[in-house]
Amino acid sequence: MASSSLFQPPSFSVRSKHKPHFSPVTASTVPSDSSLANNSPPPPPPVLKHRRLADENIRDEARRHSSASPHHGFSAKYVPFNADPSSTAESYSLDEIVYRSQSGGLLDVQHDMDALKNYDGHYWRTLFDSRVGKTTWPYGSGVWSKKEWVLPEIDSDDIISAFEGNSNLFWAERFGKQFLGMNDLWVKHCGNSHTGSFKDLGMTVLVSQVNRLRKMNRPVFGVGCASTGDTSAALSAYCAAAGIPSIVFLPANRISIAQLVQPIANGAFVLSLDTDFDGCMQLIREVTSELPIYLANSLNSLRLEGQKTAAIEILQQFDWEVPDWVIVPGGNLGNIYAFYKGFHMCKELGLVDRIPRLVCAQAANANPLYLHYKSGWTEFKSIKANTTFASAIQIGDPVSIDRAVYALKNSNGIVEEATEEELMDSMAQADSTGMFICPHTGVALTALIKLRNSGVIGPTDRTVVVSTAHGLKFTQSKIAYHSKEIADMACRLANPPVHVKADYGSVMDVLKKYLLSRAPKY
Ligand SMILES: Cc1ncc(COP(=O)(O)O)c(C=O)c1O
Ligand SMILES: N[C@@H](CCOP(=O)(O)O)C(=O)O
Repeated sequence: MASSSLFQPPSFSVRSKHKPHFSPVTASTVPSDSSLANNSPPPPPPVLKHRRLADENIRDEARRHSSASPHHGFSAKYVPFNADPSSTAESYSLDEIVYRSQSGGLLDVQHDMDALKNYDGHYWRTLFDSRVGKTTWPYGSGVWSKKEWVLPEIDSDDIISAFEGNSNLFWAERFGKQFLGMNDLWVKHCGNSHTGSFKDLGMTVLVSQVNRLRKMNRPVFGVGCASTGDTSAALSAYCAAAGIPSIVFLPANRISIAQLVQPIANGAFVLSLDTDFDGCMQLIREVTSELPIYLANSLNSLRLEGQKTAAIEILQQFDWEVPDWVIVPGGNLGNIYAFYKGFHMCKELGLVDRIPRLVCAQAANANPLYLHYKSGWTEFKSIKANTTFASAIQIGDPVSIDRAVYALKNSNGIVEEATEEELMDSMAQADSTGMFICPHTGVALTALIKLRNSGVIGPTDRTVVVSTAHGLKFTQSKIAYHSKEIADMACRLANPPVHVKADYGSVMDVLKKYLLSRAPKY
């Protein structure tokens, strides 16, 4: 990527250490076997006020509560994805190391829905709401606050969490009003997270399960992934927190510097490979079938159990009202299915009465799903993905293609695409209204703009754009844009710094000119 002499080189700052404070909501809010037995919905969970013992940490405290409360009876297992339940007996414990079904297809985590249905929608809404904003282990996490729907059987003691999730839902007031004539537009900032992307949501689940497997003496020496930069950042951080070796395969010179430094800093074993993401993915699949390395990409359906909580969180943030549209940028295509699954579970378990329409947005330079959609879902063809500023979705052979098609067909969904100029302009436009988004969110915003301009999305439709990574990971592309250094791109919203002589007269001259051009029109 180009850099500019107009801009100062980046500098590093150190964040102060977060000190947790300890407060209510305990493991006793988890349903118990006795309340299941009489099959009547339990009363809303109590929010207990208590103090943690002076010599206890939050894990100890959770341990004390869990040994006092009986097992709740919820469970989950792997089953072949989208298989007819009556025609297959194939299933695997989550404690097995398996990524594919016997026929080579994808797997899915299937929850015991009958057990979950012993509790009504009101119960689940109240339980989830009672856990937000607390530091009780592990429910202070936006993912583990939904533990019964994620990994119900894991011991809280095995969980590796950075209290991820609970990301802000930003009301895009000015962007919506000024550019789209919309008043109910929201951006779910999943990139405001521990490692700066939505991958944390899935990785806390995967690494927690690995932690459990290692305690059970299963042969997992390390955890590996192929990555365009965000999966590797999340994997290396969670593994480092757990003391588990991580191995990452990165396509050389195809990810941002900020993303490259994350696994390096977290102590991962980083292989920079002269291939693209699809080549790295192929290699990690081969390697993990030979060596005791657990596969951390979203081919592993455990990841999606964490990622689906972002959908549940959106409903929760709207006080359990369902938005009309949710727009998600797509690459390897696990996340669009995770959103579908989260929304669908909420409907099936009575928390809401419908699901939103989903839109998957792709870069035109890496658009195999878009082409498939445009062909009327006829035979899928993988492609060679071209370079895109949305580098984390430069993927031509997505592993979760079947999951994505399923999610879109079952949500009356749409697929859109964005050219390089469109995605960069959308990103700059959003930034000019106070956001600082990544190019992938620029892809999603372009989809919104197109669907709004064609009238598919109406002015009062409640719409959520999922922002998948923090803009600070992609400063190189923003600098290139604002320096107008991108070949064949007008960069029409560029806002480069003005170099001025350091004297009073020169500074006054440029300021007066600027202020006149910005004078309010009363
Ligand atoms: C920032 C960012 N946005 C979007 C995506 C797409 O997610 P998925 O691969 O689940 O489609 C990825 C990764 O692929 C990503 O890193
Ligand atoms: N954008 C991803 C690509 C891999 O996706 P995954 O969800 O299958 O791990 C990345 O950041 O590596």
